[in-house]
Amino acid sequence: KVTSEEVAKLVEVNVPEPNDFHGDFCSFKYFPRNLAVNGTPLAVISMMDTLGMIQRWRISKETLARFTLMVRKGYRDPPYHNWLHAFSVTHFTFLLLHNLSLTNQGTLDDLEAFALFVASMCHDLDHRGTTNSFQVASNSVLASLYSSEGSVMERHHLAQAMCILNTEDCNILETLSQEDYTRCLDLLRDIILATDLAHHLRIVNELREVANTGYDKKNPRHHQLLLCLSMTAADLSDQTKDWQSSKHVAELIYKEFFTQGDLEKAMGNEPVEMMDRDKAFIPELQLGFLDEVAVPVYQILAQMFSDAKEPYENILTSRRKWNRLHDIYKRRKHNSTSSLEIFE
Ligand SMILES: COc1ccc(Cl)c(-c2nnc3c(C)nc4ccc(C(=O)NCC(C)C)cc4n23)c1
Ligand SMILES: [Mg+2]
Ligand SMILES: [Zn+2]
Repeated sequence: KVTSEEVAKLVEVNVPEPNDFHGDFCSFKYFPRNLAVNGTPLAVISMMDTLGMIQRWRISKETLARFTLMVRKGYRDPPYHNWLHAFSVTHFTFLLLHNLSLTNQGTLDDLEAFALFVASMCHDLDHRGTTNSFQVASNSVLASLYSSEGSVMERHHLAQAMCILNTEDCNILETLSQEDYTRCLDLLRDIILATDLAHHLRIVNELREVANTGYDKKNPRHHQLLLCLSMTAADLSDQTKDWQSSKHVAELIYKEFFTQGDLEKAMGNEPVEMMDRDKAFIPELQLGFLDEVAVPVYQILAQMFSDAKEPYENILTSRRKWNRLHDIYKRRKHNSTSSLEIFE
């Protein structure tokens, strides 16, 4: 599925410095969706090189090139859950590892950081733009495979990642010792399954506890919790960028939600309000998601790491802007035609 020409092009060119892509590439303010999509495979390789992962795990450049191209090809093209989302999540993971120096202080060990980066690339592989509950409601093949264990989509994303690692010349873990290899697969599993928001909501109180008592590098459970928190922070990171960028991404998300709602109506099912283009009041839904899910993630992160203050401050600014939109469009008093009008 990946041609040898594509691989050769990626292997031949020198690995650029992150700043060669953009002066702000290593800053929390950088919006990675602005990078041209054909530059993203090389940017992934540049980030891994900067994090020292290519040397540390003796990854062959050809294998890394083929793996990266296979992962990109493994994404479909729904409005939001596509390769650009995976790339932007991977970029935020790079920022956390690079700017908070999580590995050279022993906060995370090298293998955990490596697994976090690879999981970021793979965490939404083959997403169809529909939710776990939609899989069950529509009796999809994925539901029949995984609904008894829960986290249906996340189990599929993990299975797709394993498929790519088991493909000829794509296994970037092949140079790892048996022990590291086994542990890396376990980490990939835990981290990708942790991207189910339902999982995050189950551990958020434990996360607050660690933030209050202080992170203990000697405590393996703290390492596990930090990997989950970092993954969720990266998954939601579009909301920590400038207002126009964050608002644009919210528009993509609601386009995906409303398409699912339309599908559910066509199936004779009643969609939840968040997915019903005729009922959704987006500013109110966004304020709810920011207050109940997203803002606490970056508040906890900033409490644990003082260098993570910027994303927290940015999402608070975003929340204020959503509040203003809410007041302007109060319950669509302007009998607006579409709930997506707020994006105009
Ligand atoms: C980490 O996993 C995911 C999976 C799917 C999505 Cl779309 C997101 C995500 N990423 N950015 C957003 C924004 C800006 N708004 C959102 C509003 C609601 C929800 C949602 O799923 N509500 C259900 C309730 C059980 C929490 C998700 C939203 N979201 C994250
Ligand atoms: Mg996901
Ligand atoms: Zn995601």
